[in-house]
Amino acid sequence: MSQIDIQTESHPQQQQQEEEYDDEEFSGPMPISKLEGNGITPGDIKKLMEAGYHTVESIAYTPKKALLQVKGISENKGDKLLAAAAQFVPMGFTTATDFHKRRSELICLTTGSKQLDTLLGGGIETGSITEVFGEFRTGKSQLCHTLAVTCQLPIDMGGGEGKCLYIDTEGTFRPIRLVSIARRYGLNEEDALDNVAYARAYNADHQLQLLTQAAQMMTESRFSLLIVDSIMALYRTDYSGRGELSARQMHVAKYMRALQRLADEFGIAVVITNQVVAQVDGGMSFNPDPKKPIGGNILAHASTTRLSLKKGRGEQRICKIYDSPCLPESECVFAIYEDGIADPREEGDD
Ligand SMILES: Nc1ncnc2c1ncn2[C@@H]1O[C@H](COP(=O)(O)OP(=O)(O)OP(=O)(O)O)[C@@H](O)[C@H]1O
Repeated sequence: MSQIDIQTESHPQQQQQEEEYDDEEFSGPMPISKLEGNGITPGDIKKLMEAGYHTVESIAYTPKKALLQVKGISENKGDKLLAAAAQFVPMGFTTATDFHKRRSELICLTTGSKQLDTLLGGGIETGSITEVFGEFRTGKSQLCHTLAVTCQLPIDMGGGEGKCLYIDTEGTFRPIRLVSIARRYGLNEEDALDNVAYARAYNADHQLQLLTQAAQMMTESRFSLLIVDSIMALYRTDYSGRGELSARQMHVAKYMRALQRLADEFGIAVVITNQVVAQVDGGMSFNPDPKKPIGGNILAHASTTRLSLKKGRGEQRICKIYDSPCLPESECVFAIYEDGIADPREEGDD
């Protein structure tokens, strides 16, 4: 697959808009230029784009306070922008039936393991944030590498028919791993690598800036997955000590909001990995699982689904649903192989 041009889910209004844009490379969210007119000038649109707003959805989902921080956007302009965006993006109530229908059409990305997909109710959900945490070598990065390839697959093979954007904060991305995973799925290796946009983040501010670039790239071609591996690593070094905790958490909250906005706006799956620390509980009671993910309540509430990974025998790993809006707290076993994440294979299996 060299060109990706298929959309996952779209709002009803958006579907109407698609006819007008069928000459474009792909039918994704509405370009912000649609808001021009009625007092909103091309200059305003340019300023908004420079600030990272590229779609009508991005305006509709942003609080007015944030829009007013864009240089040149006055209170009056902010109101006009929000009113114009609301004409295109459904922001009101819907019935549970409609919502259920939309959710049943949600695309899930395969993890490479059928058992893990089943545990997750189909795979990694698009339109939301999935956090994967665990100790070192539990397979967090390996899962990310597998998803970077499977997200490109056709929908009937468990893919999202989109590219992957990979933000690496620890320098652990290895493109060579993608080659063997692409081979497993019969994808052209060069195309599979070309379809992964990679950036190394060097500090927490840079990690946030990269999301502005990500928004721009997502308006230009179809992405189905954004990976941040790992989410808290740079915060741990950039904000050290108790005195900086509240500034750190404010930054994390802003970052998570930006991730959720991208998930909402572009219908992509967002996968973040996270580290764990020993849980301090006074040591009085028996605690079978003494490690907890870092990032505090801000990260906990912003992640829709939280998965805990643990080591098993040999290449086997255990994934447990730690928190989910609709999945029970169950677990399954998967394994890490040369060709990515898969169900555990018997010796002698292919
Ligand atoms: N080519 C490969 N074939 C099979 N298994 C591999 C291969 N490369 C890595 N692994 C396995 O993956 C494990 C490392 O997993 P991963 O890099 O995903 O860890 P992690 O959870 O991201 O840890 P960290 O926090 O240290 O980054 C290693 O223990 C190794 O067993």
